[in-house]
Amino acid sequence: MIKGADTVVVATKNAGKVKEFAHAFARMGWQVRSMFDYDGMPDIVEDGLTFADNARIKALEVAEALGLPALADDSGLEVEALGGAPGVYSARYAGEGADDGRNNAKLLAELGRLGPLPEADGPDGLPDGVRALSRARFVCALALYDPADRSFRETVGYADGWVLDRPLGQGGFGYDPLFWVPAYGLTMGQLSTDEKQSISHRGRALERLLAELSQTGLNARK
Ligand SMILES: O=P(O)(O)OP(=O)(O)OP(=O)(O)OC[C@H]1O[C@@H](n2cnc3c(O)ncnc32)[C@H](O)[C@@H]1O
Ligand SMILES: [Mg+2]
Repeated sequence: MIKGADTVVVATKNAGKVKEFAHAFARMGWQVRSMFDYDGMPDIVEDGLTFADNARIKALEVAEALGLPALADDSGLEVEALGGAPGVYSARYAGEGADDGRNNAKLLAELGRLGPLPEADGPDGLPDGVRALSRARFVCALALYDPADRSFRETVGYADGWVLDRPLGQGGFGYDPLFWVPAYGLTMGQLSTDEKQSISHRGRALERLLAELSQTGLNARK
């Protein structure tokens, strides 16, 4: 993030995100540290109304606790047939402390009530017997906060796809096995980390952030 620096602090406790950021920054020779690597991290209440609000909350609290710039990611799945749910509640869709399995089960239950889309309205190329339940998109808001000059840098990335009626693949995390990516004809759970990065909401938001930083450097905008 900073010229000459080789460590990026990511304000997250999600091991799946840490893996993806570590993979992305390794290309530049940068190491990633997360909230797992420090003692005394704040207990963050993500009570923002938008992904961007929550990303700013996480970046600010961790950066201030450490006295270092911190990058935060707030992300989630917006499902068309559910009016944009689970959205900012994606991590706790099935209740506070819910794991990926319970959140995925809840998503299938909610969409199951509506039934599958007519085949003609879904994406092409689904495996035999698999049906799409709704269009959906992943959203990722990134916020990088530098406590030295109290500046925020922010970007957003999106990935469009479909929710399927069953999980396929074991890769990634969260809702990945249920999320069909038309460009690959596979779910995000079936993609390698590199492939996911190339089309994911997180990969796109990060690409934008890095492009901006390479133009202006970290401290250019206040
Ligand atoms: O807040 P931190 O500590 O970063 O970790 P978190 O898991 O709570 O992260 P969020 O608050 O941003 O909630 C995002 C949820 O949205 C889902 N999600 C986000 N990005 C995803 C991805 O790339 N693939 C699958 N699911 C994703 C997943 O369920 C996450 O738990
Ligand atoms: Mg969270």
